[in-house]
Amino acid sequence: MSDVTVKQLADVLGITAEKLMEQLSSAGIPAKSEDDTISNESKVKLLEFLRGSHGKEKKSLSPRKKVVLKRKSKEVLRVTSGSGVAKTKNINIEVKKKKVVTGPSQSEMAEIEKERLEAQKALDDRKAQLAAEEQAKKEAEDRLKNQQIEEQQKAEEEKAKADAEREALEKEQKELQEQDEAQQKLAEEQARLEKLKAETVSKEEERKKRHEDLVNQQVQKAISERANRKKKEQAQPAGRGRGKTDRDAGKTRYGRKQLHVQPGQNRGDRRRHVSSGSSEHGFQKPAAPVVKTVAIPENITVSDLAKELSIKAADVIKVLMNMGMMVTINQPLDQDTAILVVEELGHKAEEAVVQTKADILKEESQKEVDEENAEIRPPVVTVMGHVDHGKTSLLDYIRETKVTDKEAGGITQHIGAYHVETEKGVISFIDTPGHAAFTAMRARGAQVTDIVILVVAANDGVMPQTKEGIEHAKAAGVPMIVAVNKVDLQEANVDKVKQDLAAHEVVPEDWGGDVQFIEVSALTGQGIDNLLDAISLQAEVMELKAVKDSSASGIVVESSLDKGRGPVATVLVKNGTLKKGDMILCGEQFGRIRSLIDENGAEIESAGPSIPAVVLGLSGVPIAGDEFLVVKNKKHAREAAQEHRERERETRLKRQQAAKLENLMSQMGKEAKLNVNLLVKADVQGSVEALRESLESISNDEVDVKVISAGVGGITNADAQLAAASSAIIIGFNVRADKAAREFIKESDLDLHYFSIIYEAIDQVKQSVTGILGTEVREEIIGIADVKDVFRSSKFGTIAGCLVSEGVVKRDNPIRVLRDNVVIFEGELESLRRHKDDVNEVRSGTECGIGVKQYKDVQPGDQIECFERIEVQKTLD
Ligand SMILES: Nc1nc2c(ncn2[C@@H]2O[C@H](COP(=O)(O)OP(=O)(O)OP(=O)(O)O)[C@@H](O)[C@H]2O)c(=O)[nH]1
Repeated sequence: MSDVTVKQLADVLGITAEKLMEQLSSAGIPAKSEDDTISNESKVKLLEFLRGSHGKEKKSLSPRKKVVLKRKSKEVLRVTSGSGVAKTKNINIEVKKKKVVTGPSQSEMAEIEKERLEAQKALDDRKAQLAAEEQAKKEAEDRLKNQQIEEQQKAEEEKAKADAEREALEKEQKELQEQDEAQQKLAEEQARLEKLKAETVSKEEERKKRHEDLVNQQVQKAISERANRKKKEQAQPAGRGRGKTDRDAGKTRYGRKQLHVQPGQNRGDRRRHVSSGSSEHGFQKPAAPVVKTVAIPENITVSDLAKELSIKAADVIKVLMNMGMMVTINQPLDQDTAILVVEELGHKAEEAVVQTKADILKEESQKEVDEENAEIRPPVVTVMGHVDHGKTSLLDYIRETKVTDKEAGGITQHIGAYHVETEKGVISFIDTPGHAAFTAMRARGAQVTDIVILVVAANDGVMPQTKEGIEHAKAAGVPMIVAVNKVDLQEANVDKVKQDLAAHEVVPEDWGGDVQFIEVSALTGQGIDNLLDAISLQAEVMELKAVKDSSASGIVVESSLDKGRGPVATVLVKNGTLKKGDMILCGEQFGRIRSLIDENGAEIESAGPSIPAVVLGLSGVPIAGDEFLVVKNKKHAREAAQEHRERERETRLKRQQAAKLENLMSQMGKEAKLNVNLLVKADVQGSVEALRESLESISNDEVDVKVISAGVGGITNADAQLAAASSAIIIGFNVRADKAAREFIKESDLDLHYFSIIYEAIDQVKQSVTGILGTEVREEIIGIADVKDVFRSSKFGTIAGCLVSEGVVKRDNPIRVLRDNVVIFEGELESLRRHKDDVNEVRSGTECGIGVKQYKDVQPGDQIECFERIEVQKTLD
């Protein structure tokens, strides 16, 4: 066994090092510190001592096993002899020393060995323990290290995140700054435009005044000329026949006055002197080209169009050729092309209102209606509001408690509408709450609702769909009544609802507004009667009337295909009385009413104005929002239904196209003022307001830009539906359309634009609107030639010998012939010559010969004005 330190031995023995040192010193083994080494002998000695001290039999360790140690030493002893002669002798002495050492006995040795082995084992265990501790320590260190690394990484990531956030914030601030700058730029631009506008207005006024002065001068001149002429006529000898006098005065044999031609100078009188030198002529008014207004049907042939315009078909063909179209005289032109041709020829075109077969039938049935007999009819009410605010509960409560005529045990049916009878009169409710049904009908041009009930939960206040409801009602121009619902709840806060709604321009009557706010609970029924009273009151104010005793017309509210009953349609009668057995035309469908059913499932014989009823017997399922009409003749109904089917498809496409920003251009000219509806959604309220203000300020005399709805958040399906119903363009500012909205937009082919910079959004709308304004043609006089003499030649016809007094006269430009500053002819040049050469232009101060196309009556003293037509883009200022 190797030597161990005091500490190690103490650990093996399981005692403290101090205790062991005490024992060692008691055993006489020197040990000063824990690190002193203890030899094997010392351990044995300690063992013996301990045994002794613990009263065990002292086993002597010596002599136990005798070990004899012998050491031999040799010495030489020198001895001197005594006989006269010295004689020395060396004697070798060998000294043998013997030492006996005793060792432990066999058993003791075995015991010692055993103890040694135990100690060794304990030591090994201790070593293993130490190694394990060391390993654990190492692992702990590793863990700590990893933890530190992780923390460091985390800190770095957080730093990177913070950096990114800071950058994003900076970017946002920069964008905001840019927006501010853009707004400022816009404001400056608007101020500049305002200034320009003011200047233009004053210039225009000045121009008008000048023009008026000129006209006055001309009128004065004409008056004095007429007076002179009269004087002359009176001075002429009497005796001439009246007819002769008329002829001389330039009248035709039919008594009409020949335009712009002086007596004796019409073509028939060519024999007479050509250059009388007199400036007198027979017109009193400027002869401007006659502008006709022509109604263009969907299709028109070239020859018919020419007839409408009273011109030759060849002239129409020529215009079309200039437009790049080669057509024949009998070729039909579509409406748009025909309108272009008409405008190109300087006339005005209108789309002819096409009467459909259904229109004719409607007109016929309306002829029978005597408006004088109109009676008060019940109001039709639609309920709108945010999700879970209690629309369905309200409708259910009213239906379950108020629907009368319920047969015993009868079950009210959901047929899309129902009516209730109150003390103040009947009210009809559209039983499909929400915006979808409302907008679907509006999109089809059917306005069935008279009053909108806006349900707002008193514990929740104004929510996104509440705002939508307001917008829908406003866009449709339908009055609203606010039902503040859930007032039974403790947390109900009616004032907050009022405040919120007032902020959206829905101001309660008790706050000086015009909207009735009724507190209700669809759960307990509290206030429901008040609500019904409010509806009746509103209806009374609106004076809703209809003629009861006439054939019925109305709207389809809901429709479906029933396995057993076939097509089922819930209709709401608007006018007249619908009867069982009536033949009705309903959009693309028609049929005789086989059965008429009310909301209680009971068969009825008839339904009057504002009363809903289920109709069975139609040829197919009509669309909600379709108008229905009672017709007398089945054949007519079938034909009208067929025509409707074809037209419906076209109309749908047209309406979708019309709402596109790029297509707005084509709407121009068809309406007195173009309406551009926009639906704006943005990421923050600030942008919403900025966009709304800036976009609406684009409006001018010709274009009305209206933001029909604006709000914060993504573009929803409801937004898209509202846009479709109002033909609005959707503007998304830093927001996107959700999936349902995207699908609807795609399906309905709506116009959607995304922007992230306000200025760009404004700019694009502005550009489109400016584009819509189109161009205007301005005329510029480029030269004036004074007619000095007139020659007639068989080869060249009538040639005016002229001196160009101003500018330049060009061969290919249009001209006007002026006599005493009055236009007497507008046309083209036939020829322009200098001496004997044909030339393209003649400048001021130069003489030339001018032949005017199709006009032979040019006279000396006339002026030939050469002008240019320039197309100028109209701008918003
Ligand atoms: N306390 C209380 N709860 C009501 C009242 N009206 C409706 N509720 C509850 O409000 C929840 C929503 O009501 P609905 O009628 O389904 O609301 P909604 O507006 O039709 O909801 P959607 O159909 O999802 O648009 C239901 O749990 C009703 O029981 C009311 O006046 N008072």
